[in-house]
Amino acid sequence: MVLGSTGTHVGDQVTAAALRPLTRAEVRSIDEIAIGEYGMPGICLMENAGRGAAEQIVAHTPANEIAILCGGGNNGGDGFVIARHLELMGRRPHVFLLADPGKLAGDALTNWQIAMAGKIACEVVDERSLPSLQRKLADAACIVDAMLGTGASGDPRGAIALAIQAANAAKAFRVAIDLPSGLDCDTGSPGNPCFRADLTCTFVAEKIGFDAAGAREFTGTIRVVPIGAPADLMNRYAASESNGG
Ligand SMILES: NC(=O)C1=CN([C@@H]2O[C@H](COP(=O)(O)OP(=O)(O)OC[C@H]3O[C@@H](n4cnc5c(N)ncnc54)[C@H](O)[C@@H]3O)[C@@H](O)[C@H]2O)[C@@H](O)CC1
Ligand SMILES: [K+]
Repeated sequence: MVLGSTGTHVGDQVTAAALRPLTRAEVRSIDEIAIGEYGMPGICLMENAGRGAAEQIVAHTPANEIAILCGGGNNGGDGFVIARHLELMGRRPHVFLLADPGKLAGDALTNWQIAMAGKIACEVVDERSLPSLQRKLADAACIVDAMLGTGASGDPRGAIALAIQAANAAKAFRVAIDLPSGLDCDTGSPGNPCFRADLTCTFVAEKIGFDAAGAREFTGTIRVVPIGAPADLMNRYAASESNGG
């Protein structure tokens, strides 16, 4: 049964297009079930997520130079995949890692290592290089927020908070990956600070908080990007009511 469709979906997964907005817990459990029950390697999900988001970025902006702000979790891992695909699509991505590369793990670490081996322009931002990042973002044509996704808690902290402020002050076309960093995806409440996107490429389904009053000021246009989870799994959610998070 189709419970909700905004007409903003992409991809050829019929059931993904029919999915109602999901809570943070639901969308995270789809990732976990795809990996645990269906045997999909998490890195396949990340590859689909990153490539789909790169396709959306290219469809929405002609910008050539694209700054990709990456955090230390899997949202950052998506950012490394996006950079690789943007380069293949003829754009010039530049990754700024706002975390200690020594603390990357799992699929994010693998994709960071692939980016390094592939000589994608990447730099690690620390306190000393933050002013230089702020200057570079002021000149960027497109800024991608792959800092915080569904694993974030509380207001953005440290270098990520400063990068969000610098990105919001820039004239660039801004793209959020999965959700704008700082936005609570269940309530739609913006944290302090909160990335202000022109486009949000969100994975699997819209997040329930995107419908809250004022949330669209931070998400901008929303595009749902499938991550390749089996239709059988998606159907279980399409036919169920929200579990309330
Ligand atoms: N296999 C999967 O589970 C998939 C996950 N995907 C991506 O992974 C994301 C979730 O990844 P994670 O669970 O690793 O979590 P996130 O990457 O959303 O956040 C965790 C990272 O942020 C830091 N952090 C948390 N709260 C913070 C705050 N308030 N200020 C500053 N830093 C903070 C943590 O120390 C950690 O480094 C999704 O939103 C999606 O983008 C996609 O790649 C699709 C597949
Ligand atoms: K994000």
